[in-house]
Amino acid sequence: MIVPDITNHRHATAEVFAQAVADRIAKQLRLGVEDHGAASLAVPGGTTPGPIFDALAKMQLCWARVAVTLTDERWVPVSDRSSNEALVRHRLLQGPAAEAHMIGLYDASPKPSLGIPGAETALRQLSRPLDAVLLGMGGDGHFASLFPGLPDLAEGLNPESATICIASDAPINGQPRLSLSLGFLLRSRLILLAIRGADKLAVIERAKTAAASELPIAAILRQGRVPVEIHFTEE
Ligand SMILES: O=C1O[C@H](COP(=O)(O)O)[C@@H](O)[C@H](O)[C@H]1O
Repeated sequence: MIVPDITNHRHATAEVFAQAVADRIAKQLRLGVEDHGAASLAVPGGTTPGPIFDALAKMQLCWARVAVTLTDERWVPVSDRSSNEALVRHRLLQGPAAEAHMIGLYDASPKPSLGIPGAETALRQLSRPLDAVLLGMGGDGHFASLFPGLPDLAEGLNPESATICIASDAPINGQPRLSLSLGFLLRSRLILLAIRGADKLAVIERAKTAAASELPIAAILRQGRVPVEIHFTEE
């Protein structure tokens, strides 16, 4: 069995955590532009990434050669405060990073399953593999919008699947969702898992032995293809 390359990075404060993750992403993007002339990044929504985006947006790099997409989207208009794309546009695509190219997942389709063709067409603009994937994690072990109990969770967590997007037309945690699949996320050079709070660290520990159907993050910890950096702060 391939032992996954997982490194743990504990940070003393929320500020140090945000800066460290932003620095790591910036390093990866610079490498991508230097090596391939372009770089691509997938980022989450939720409550964790905002300060990371604030720090990353200030960094000097060739943002015009960087494409930013989402690991998942709540199926609401970008004008909605719960939109992940809105979070990225308001907190990351600012300052120097305003030059980056945003590839959103949401379109005007009435439900996410009907939005899959448009999202997959948009995602083809990305330079592949992704240079960096930033993931958050919910207290239930979900990442992106791959939640326990999701009808298509097995397909979404199948690393061999060619499926790119997984839709949940039924609301999960408040909204219908569109998520990138594990198979798509593993076509990347680095995964950064950014988690805050001791409760989430306990979920990571449980996920080392739990089934991915119970704690989807287990699928990230068990894959052996992409290096994973777990960045953690208690705050
Ligand atoms: O709903 C979502 O939740 C996860 C985790 O969010 P956090 O607030 O606990 O960091 C997030 O990664 C995902 O993108 C988002 O849609």
